[in-house]
Order: sequence, then structure tokens, then C-alpha cells
Amino acid sequence: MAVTRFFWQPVALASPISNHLKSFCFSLPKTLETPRTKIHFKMANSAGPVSARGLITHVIFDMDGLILDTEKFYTEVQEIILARFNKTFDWSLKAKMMGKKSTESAKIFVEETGISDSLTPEDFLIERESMLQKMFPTSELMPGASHLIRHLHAKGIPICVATGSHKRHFALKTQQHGELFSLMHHVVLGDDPEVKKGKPSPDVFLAAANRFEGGPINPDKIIVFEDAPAGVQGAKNAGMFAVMVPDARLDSSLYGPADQILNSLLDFNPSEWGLPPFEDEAS
Ligand SMILES: O=P(O)(O)OC[C@H](O)CO
Ligand SMILES: [Mg+2]
Repeated sequence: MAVTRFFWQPVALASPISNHLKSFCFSLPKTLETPRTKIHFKMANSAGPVSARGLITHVIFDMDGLILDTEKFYTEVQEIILARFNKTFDWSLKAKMMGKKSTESAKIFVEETGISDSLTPEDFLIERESMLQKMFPTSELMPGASHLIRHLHAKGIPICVATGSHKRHFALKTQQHGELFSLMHHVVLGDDPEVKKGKPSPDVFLAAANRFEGGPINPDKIIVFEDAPAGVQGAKNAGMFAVMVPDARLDSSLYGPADQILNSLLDFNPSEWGLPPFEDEAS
């Protein structure tokens, strides 16, 4: 299916999206794209998200790298471990690991780096665990996360979390953020029995849609916020809309089938999706 990319300066977003599509129907070469300074919209076809956005009723949030600034901890410990093998950790490998269940990303790590003869996925997980356990309780929020979550909750929009993180890590990461996470209707974890496979499988998102009041909620009424390529693909595999907030170091060729790509959650405009508008400025 042909994919057309439309994008424009964030300052233009105050007007209805349909007007912008009429006014800004052009695309630029990839080399001119600057992901941290522009907002991107990808349209699968002309009858796609523009009309459907008005029907969004439920929101699913990823956690690591989206609500919480925890991806940096994984990066740091993986760099430390690879240095022992005189190897470096790069963002092409990071992109393959992020968002996945720990057992799945551990296998990718040892195989892609060619160290599987020296370090099994199980030993890798044991080695990084003591470092991660010290780091996770210091987790901080990503920009705009608290503002958006509090806004949607205050307006009565059902929200939840769908993460690849397992129960023990979830508890450590959210230690300082219990009140914010209590606003979620539910949380689906990577070690949930219903999540047979991690992202990009749709399992975690379909389980999340099932557990809302009145669920299962029709996937085309749901937006998923994600930072990882596997998460975006998982949301699309579940038939949902995907708003991607990628790290600036992630290559734009890996944005995949995201319906919207934002520099930060601070750039999200709820009105574009038929959600209640903000009444104040994000802090
Ligand atoms: O991004 P999440 O919340 O699905 O978490 C996945 C892993 O725990 C970290 O990449
Ligand atoms: Mg994530």
C-alpha cells in the first residue's frame, strides 16, 4: 500500500487537521526531515486516520521510554556489558531490543553481538539485574507524560498501560510514581499470562483493550502511545492507532507504520483525535 507522508511546522497545528491536509499536500525528501523539530503524520490512505481520529475513546500508554525515562538505564548497562567483550552498543541494536520482553531482548542481545558462545541470554539477564535494580527506583517521568495522563483522566477518558516490563521491574520503576500510575484503569505487564508473545505481537494491546470497562473495546477507537518500533508495529497489528514518540537517536527509517510521530508528548494535541482539548499549558 502506498504511504504518503505529510508534515508541517508544529505552530500550524491549532487549525483542524483536514484544512492542513488541503494546504500542505507535499512531501520532502527523507534527508530534509528533522525528527526533533517537526511533527510528522503518516497516512496509509486518503480515507484513513483523518476521519477515524474523531472516534477515539480509549488510550493505551507504553511505559519504558514513553511515560518513564528508563530506556537510558538499559542502554547504560548494555554498554557496560559489551565493553567487557571489547564491543560497542549502538542504536541499531537498541532499536531491535526496546519494547520487548526481557527474555526476548536478551536473546537478541547475545546473538546480534556475536557473544552467545560466551554469554547465554539467561546469564546476560543475571549480569544486568543488579545494576538495573539500583537504577530503576530513580526513574523520572518523560516530558509531558504527567500532564497528558492527568488531563485524560480528569476528562474521564479510560487510560491504561501496556508494557513489556515484568511485574518486579514495574514495581521498581514506578516506586516514586504510584499516584500517577493509580490513574490508570489497569496495567498489562509483559509477564501477564494473556501476553503469550511480546511486542510486535499484538497480545499486550489486545489484553489491554479487553480489560477496559465494557471491553473488548473496538481497536479503531484506541490510540497507543509508543516509543519503540516493536511497540508501534504491535499496536498496528492489534488494529489500533499508533502515536510514536521516538528517541532522537532512533533512525527515522525505523518509525514504521506509526500514524503520527511526535518529538515529545508535549506536542500531542488531543483535539486532533476527538479527545477533550487541554485547558492549560503543559509544564
Ligand atoms: O517499553 P515498554 O514499557 O514496553 O518496556 C519494554 C522493556 O522493558 C524495555 O525496553
Ligand atoms: Mg517503550
